[in-house]
Amino acid sequence: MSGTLRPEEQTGPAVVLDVQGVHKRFDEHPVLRGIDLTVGRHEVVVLIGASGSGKSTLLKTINLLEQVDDGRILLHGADGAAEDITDPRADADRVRARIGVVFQHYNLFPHMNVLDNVTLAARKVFRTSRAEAERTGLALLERIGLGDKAKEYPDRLSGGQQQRVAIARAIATDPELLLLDEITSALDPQLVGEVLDLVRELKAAGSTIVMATHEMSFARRVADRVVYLKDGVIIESGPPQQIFERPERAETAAFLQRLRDPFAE
Ligand SMILES: Nc1ncnc2c1ncn2[C@@H]1O[C@H](COP(=O)(O)OP(=O)(O)OP(=O)(O)O)[C@@H](O)[C@H]1O
Repeated sequence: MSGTLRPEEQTGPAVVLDVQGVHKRFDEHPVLRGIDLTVGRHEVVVLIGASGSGKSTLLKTINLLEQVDDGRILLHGADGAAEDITDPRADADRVRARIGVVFQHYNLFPHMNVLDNVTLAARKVFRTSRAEAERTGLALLERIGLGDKAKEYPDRLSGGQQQRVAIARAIATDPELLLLDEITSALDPQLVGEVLDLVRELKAAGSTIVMATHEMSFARRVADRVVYLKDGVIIESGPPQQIFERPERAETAAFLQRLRDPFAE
């Protein structure tokens, strides 16, 4: 688990994640309607779209928190082998160990100090010795500027610090893919920057990330590719310059215009 925040090797398969024709319904209400999305190694893909467009649900299907109704999701390992993680025979715990996830609410374990939160998965899932897990966990906390908080309990940290610890926890086991779901939306505006800076650092270090956000300025700065989702369909996908400056689809332009002027017709 030592490679966190270090640049990944530039070898390995070009594709990490391949979402193919995914459909998801809740109570007969279609929420994802044929999603195709390929994510390359070291790529940062940012999902944007109105509330209820299906961003979180898509991330949850990738993390197997929700089952797909149709379609499949392939995860490509560093050895090039592709696994259909939506196959009912797939081992969900093993799949989740390959994918780091951070949600809107930090979900740190309140009864554990920061270092124990960060090292838990390494110790329990990967059976790393406590000494080694703590060495790596401390180095990671130092790296994100929270080394002095290792023995603190989460409720003694600011929201921004807690969210940075949640990110440290998610990357502590060197996941092949990182899913970030609205990780700044519960934060006071002045705390957003420190979390976004950390995501930029992860990107610079070569992480592969799929994130959902309402922060358009951040999507613009961090994304390799922005994906605009509307009513469970990908309307347009492209580099930030395309999406934000010259969208090809009228629906994308209308969505962005409404964000700029919520009272526009
Ligand atoms: N467990 C569930 N049961 C029933 N409906 C659900 C469930 N989870 C999500 N939905 C519905 O699916 C739709 C998409 O929700 P989702 O959370 O994926 O959207 P979102 O784009 O992430 O929205 P937001 O930006 O507000 O987080 C919504 O209409 C929501 O009410």
